[in-house]
Amino acid sequence: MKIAILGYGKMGKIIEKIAQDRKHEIVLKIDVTNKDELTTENLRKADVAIEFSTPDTVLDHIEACFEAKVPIIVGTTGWYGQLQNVKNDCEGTGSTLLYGSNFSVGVNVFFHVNKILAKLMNNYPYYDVQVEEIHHTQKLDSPSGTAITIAEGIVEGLDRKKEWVNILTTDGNEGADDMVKADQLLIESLRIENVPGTHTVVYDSEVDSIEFKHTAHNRNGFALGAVLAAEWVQGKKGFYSVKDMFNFSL
Ligand SMILES: NC(=O)C1=CN([C@@H]2O[C@H](COP(=O)(O)OP(=O)(O)OC[C@H]3O[C@@H](n4cnc5c(N)ncnc54)[C@H](O)[C@@H]3O)[C@@H](O)[C@H]2O)C=CC1
Ligand SMILES: O=C(O)C1=N[C@H](C(=O)O)C[C@H](O)C1
Repeated sequence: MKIAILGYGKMGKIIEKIAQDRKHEIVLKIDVTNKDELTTENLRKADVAIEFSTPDTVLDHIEACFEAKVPIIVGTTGWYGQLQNVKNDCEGTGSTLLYGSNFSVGVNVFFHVNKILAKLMNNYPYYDVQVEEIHHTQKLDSPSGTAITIAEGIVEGLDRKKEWVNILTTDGNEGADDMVKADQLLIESLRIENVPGTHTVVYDSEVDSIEFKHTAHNRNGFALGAVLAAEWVQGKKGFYSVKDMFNFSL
């Protein structure tokens, strides 16, 4: 496959390596220094584009791919307020897009089990629940896209939580719980040097705690998942999420 990499930062560089190991060819690399090279003509050299840039850039990249009729895999987070508009554009223009807040196998297993656990916890009202995410200090968005997906899974399954709220902190955030209503789910975001991504769901009662945690040791799992998505989307039309690719049946 011929691949265009849109956003050649921490993720773009690992994606390049993994794609080449899987015998794909990188025909275009775009970052902030050569963004003028993102033309329809250049994009059409690729079978698929993989996009990991910034919340401010991603929508332009999506539009450029729709215009060029090149399928796009979107890993960038922080733009989900525009999801419905992008879906409408994708379907209206006969384009192809697959997005995911997290492409790693481990996190997608976590998403699935998280939903089952949330439903189960309806039977145990004396547990409160909260989500914690920790990322490196360069991260532009909070809460993380992954934490939002986790929180949406809990709000969907657990009747006593109606919406999520976010608090970003650098120091452990003493007293945050007091600022959150009983039917709100707190997502606590922490920023610590060099952390690739750690997500924890904690159910806490007077007598014990249940902690469900995913720790990324590096970024390779995210990058491999994005390349697998680029392979999976070949020959498909329409708007997909990474959930469609994993399609867990349990
Ligand atoms: N879905 C997933 O599995 C994962 C998603 N992410 C998300 O991917 C995004 C990128 O993450 P990183 O690679 O760690 O960030 P990074 O900061 O290392 O790289 C961002 C890249 O975007 C480029 N860029 C910035 N402005 C641009 C512009 N105007 N035009 C073209 N390129 C531009 C930069 O030059 C840089 O190459 C973030 O939103 C992050 O949350 C990160 C890891 C996994
Ligand atoms: O910015 C990151 O680094 C990551 N972003 C994604 C997110 O917002 O969930 C995925 C991963 O946790 C790393």
